[in-house]
Amino acid sequence: MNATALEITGLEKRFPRFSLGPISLSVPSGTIYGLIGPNGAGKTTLLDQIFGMGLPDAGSIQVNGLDHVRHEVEVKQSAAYVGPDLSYMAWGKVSRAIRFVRGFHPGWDESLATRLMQSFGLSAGDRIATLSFGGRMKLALVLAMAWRPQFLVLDEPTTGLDAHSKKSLFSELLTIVKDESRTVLLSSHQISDLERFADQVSILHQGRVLTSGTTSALVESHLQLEFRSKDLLLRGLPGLTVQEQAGDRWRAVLDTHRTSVAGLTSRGVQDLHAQPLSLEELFLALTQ
Ligand SMILES: Nc1ncnc2c1ncn2[C@@H]1O[C@H](COP(=O)(O)OP(=O)(O)OP(=O)(O)O)[C@@H](O)[C@H]1O
Repeated sequence: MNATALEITGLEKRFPRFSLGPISLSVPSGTIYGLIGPNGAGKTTLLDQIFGMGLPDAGSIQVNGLDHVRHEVEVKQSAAYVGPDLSYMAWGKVSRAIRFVRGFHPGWDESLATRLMQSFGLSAGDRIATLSFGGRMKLALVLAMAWRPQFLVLDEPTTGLDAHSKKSLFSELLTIVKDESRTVLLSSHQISDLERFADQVSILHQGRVLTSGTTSALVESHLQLEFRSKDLLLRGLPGLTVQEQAGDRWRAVLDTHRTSVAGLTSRGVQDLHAQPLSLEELFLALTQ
C-alpha cells in the first residue's frame, strides 16, 4: 500500500482568464481530505486534472504512486470520480444504469449497491428523467462507490442532498476510510460537514492553496483577535490576516504557527481579546 494516495507537485493550469497553481498537496491514504474554496477558486479544475481532463501546463500528479498520464489506465481502474455533470437520462431506469456500469467493474459489490440505494432512498425502478438533482447525485454516488474504488473523488457531492442523505453519505465515507488503503477526496461548500468529517483540508483561493493541514490542527492554530494598536506595520506581520481596521481598532485572524500572541503583544498591542474560530469562520476570514 502507498502511504500517499495523491501527490500533486507544482501543478499549474492556465486558462485565458484564470490560472491554477502552482499547487502542491499531499493526500494521505486512508483519509477523508476536503477541498474548500469560494466559487471559481479552482477546485473543479484541480480535480479535473487528476482525471486527465486537459493536460497540466506544469507539474505532476501521482495517484497511489502512479503518474496520472503515463499510468492513466491503472489510475482510472482504481479511482472513481463524481463530477457536477449528472446526466444519465439515456439509461431510462436506475436499474439499467446500474446494469450498464457494473459490467465495467469486476469488483462491483451488489450488496453494497443495494445498501447504498436503500440508505439514499433510491429504487431500481425509478425513472432517471423524473429524478430530482439530488436523486441523480445519489445515483452517481452509488455508481461510483459500489465497485469499492481505492480512490474516490467527489466534486460537491452534497449538492442537492437532504440532511438524511448527507448523513448516510458521510457515514459511508467514514466506513470506506476504515480501510487504510482507501481514500476520499472531496470538494464542498458545506464547511461544517468537512469540519466534522474530513481528516485534512486545503483552503483554495484564486487558484492557490492558502493553507492546508489536519482539520483540527488548522482550527486550533488560528485565533480570532480584536485589539488596539496604532502600528500600521502590523499589516505585514506574518500570519496576521486583517479583517477590519478603523483608527486604532483592529479585527484580525492570527495563524499562531507564524506569529504567536506573545509576539503580537511584544509589538505593543493593547486590549487584546482572542477567541477560537470554527473552520467556516477561518475560511471566511482568509478568503474575504
Ligand atoms: N475550460 C475552461 N476554459 C476557460 N476557463 C475555465 C475552464 N474551466 C474552468 N475555467 C475557469 O477556471 C476558474 C475556476 O473554475 P472552477 O470550476 O475550477 O472553480 P470551482 O472552485 O470549482 O468553483 P465552484 O465552487 O463555483 O464550483 C473559473 O474562473 C472558470 O471560469
